Amino acid sequence: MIIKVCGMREEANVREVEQLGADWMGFIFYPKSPRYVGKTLAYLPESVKKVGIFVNEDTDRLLTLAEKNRLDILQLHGDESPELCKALQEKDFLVIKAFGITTEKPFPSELTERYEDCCDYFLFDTHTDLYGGSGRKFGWEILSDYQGGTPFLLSGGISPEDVEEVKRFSHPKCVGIDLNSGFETSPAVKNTQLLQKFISAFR
Ligand SMILES: O=C(O)c1ccccc1N[C@@H]1O[C@H](COP(=O)(O)O)[C@@H](O)[C@H]1O
Repeated sequence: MIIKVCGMREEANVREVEQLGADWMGFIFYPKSPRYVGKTLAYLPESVKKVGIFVNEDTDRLLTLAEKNRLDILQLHGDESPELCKALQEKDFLVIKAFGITTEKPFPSELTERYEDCCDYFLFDTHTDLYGGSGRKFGWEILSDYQGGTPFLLSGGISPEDVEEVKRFSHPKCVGIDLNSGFETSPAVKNTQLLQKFISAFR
C-alpha cells in the first residue's frame, strides 16, 4: 500500500519524513491553504515521489511549478476537466483526480466515470467547500459503491488513532492512504514520531 504524507513545506521536516518510509510526499500549491508552499522549497526529496496539489490552477503556472519542483505526480482538487487530466498525462505526469465525498449524497459514479480514462489514480477525500485538508473523515462504507477501474487512495482526516480502522478497510481498488492534517503540530509541520508509529503499525 502506498503511504502518502501530504502538506509538507519545511526543509528539516521534509528530510525527516523522507527517512520514515513514506512512498509519496505532497506539496500544496493552493494559495488559500494554510499549507501553501509559497516560496521555493529549500529541499526536494529524492527517495519519494513528489506530488503537487493544485486547485483550479492556471495550466501554465501549474506546469511551471511542476518543472521547478520536479514533480512526478499532479493531484487535482478542483473542477479540473478530464481533458486537462489527459493533457497532463500526455506530458508524462501521473495524475490523481481528487473527489470530495459525503454520505449525505449517493456516491458520484457519474462524475468519476468521466475521469476513468485520463487519471492514474483517484483520491477520495471528505467533501469540503475549502477543496481539501478538512481534517474530517467521511463514512468509508460509501466506497463500496465505487465500481470503477481506477485505483484510489483513501483520504480525509486520517489521524494516528485510525490505524486499526484503516488496516481493516478493504476495497479491491484501494492502493494507498493519504496522511495530512491529522499528524500536524502546526499547519505543514508533521509530528514525525506520530507518523513513524502509524507507519510501522500500518505496514
Ligand atoms: O491540506 C490542505 O490544506 C488542502 C487544501 C486544498 C486542497 C487539498 C488539500 N489537502 C489535501 O486534502 C486531503 C485531506 O487532508 P486531511 O487529511 O483532511 O487534512 C489530502 O489529500 C491533502 O492532500
